[in-house]
Formats: sequence, structure tokens, C-alpha cells
Amino acid sequence: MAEVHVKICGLSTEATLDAALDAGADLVGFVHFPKSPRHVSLEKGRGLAGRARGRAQRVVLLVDPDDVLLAAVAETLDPDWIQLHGKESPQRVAEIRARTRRPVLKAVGVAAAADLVALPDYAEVADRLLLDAKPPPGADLPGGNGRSFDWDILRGVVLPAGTMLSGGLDAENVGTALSRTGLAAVDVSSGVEIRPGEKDPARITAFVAAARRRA
Ligand SMILES: O=C(O)c1ccccc1NCC(=O)[C@H](O)[C@H](O)COP(=O)(O)O
Repeated sequence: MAEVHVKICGLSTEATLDAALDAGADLVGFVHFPKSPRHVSLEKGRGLAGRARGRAQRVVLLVDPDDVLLAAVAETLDPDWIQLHGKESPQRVAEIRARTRRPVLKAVGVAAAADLVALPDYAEVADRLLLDAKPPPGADLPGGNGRSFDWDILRGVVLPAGTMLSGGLDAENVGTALSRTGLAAVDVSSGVEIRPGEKDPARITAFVAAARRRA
């Protein structure tokens, strides 16, 4: 059985980035979205992304970025992936991928089976999909809310290889989530934090170990 791919998202300090790298995370995510408690400036992101180079795939997380920001992010952080967590259309995803010449991880919000209808169009243009719990109405953040969706919605659904499961995961439930969905890649933010924006090295280590154990 292929090893589970683990992404730790919303890293904003050298110490917690090092914890994720030492734990063996495959991808590390840096949020550039000022409303987020995990937001990092482009300069801070440059330092973190540089620190992780060669040790994990570096993902910069953007929400409905314009072309000016995209150019600045590509130049400053030189990310391995761009994660799009906003309302980007499939056409915009294709544009961003072409413009930045970086692989794109497109987040799709899931609350009900109807939300899966959009997946084939995004799968056509994005390099990977990330299935996250749809934010509650009026939420400040499009992601990073520590909420999960009903994983049984995915039962019997054929998903592209590499599709990541996200939303409300932690060391306690990630094994069950992997077993129930059959996916082989997970992403976490809140579930490895002491409080919003403050990652806990011990929880990061525990999450990676639990994901690798599966259920
Ligand atoms: O993490 C954030 O603060 C964030 C802000 C704006 C857009 C997306 C954001 N996070 C995206 C992620 O990839 C999270 O890891 C994902 O939504 C899961 O979050 P959580 O449920 O807290 O584990």
C-alpha cells in the first residue's frame, strides 16, 4: 500500500516548520491571506520556503489571487505548488497554472454530494485536488476552520490520483478518515494547533505518525 502523503498547512515559524520537516511531512504550506491567523508576508514566506527547500514540497496558499500577487509570489517564494483556496473557476486555475508555470493544488469545498459535481472540470486543469469542508455561511476564512465534512459522501466516487483529504483532521481521526475514504493524501492545519495560528510541534509529529499508520 502506497505511503500516505502528508501536508502540514499554515506554518509560520521556523521552529514549527522544522518540526514538520523533521516529522517527515511531504508538503508544507504557507498561507498568504491577511485575514488568516496563519498569514505570512512574502518576505517571511521567502525565508520559510527557502528553509524547506529540498526537504519537502513547498506550497503557497492563496485566495483568488490577482496577476500582480501571483508574479510576486512566484518571484519571492519560488514555491513548488500554488494552492488556490478561493472561488477560482476552472478557467482561472488554468490561467494561473500557465502564467506561473507552477503546479496547482485546487481546493474544492465539500458539504454535500452535489459539491462533487465540480470535480471533473477542476481535475482537467489542476494538478491535484484538495477536498476541504465547505466554510460555514459568513465564515471569515475559506479554509482552516477545523471543520470536517461527511467522508461517506466520497463512498463510491472515483477521484483523481493524489486527491488530498482536508478539513477537521487530527491525529485521532486521520486513520479513520483514510480508511473510510480510501484516499492516500491528507492535509491539516487546526488539528495540529494549540490555538488558531499557533502550531504545536508535538501535535505535528503525532499527526504525521498517525497518518502513516492509517487506521
Ligand atoms: O489555514 C488558513 O488559515 C486558511 C485561510 C484561508 C484559506 C485557506 C486556509 N487554509 C487552507 C488549508 O489548506 C487548510 O489546511 C485546510 O483548510 C484544512 O484546515 P483545518 O480544517 O484547519 O485542518
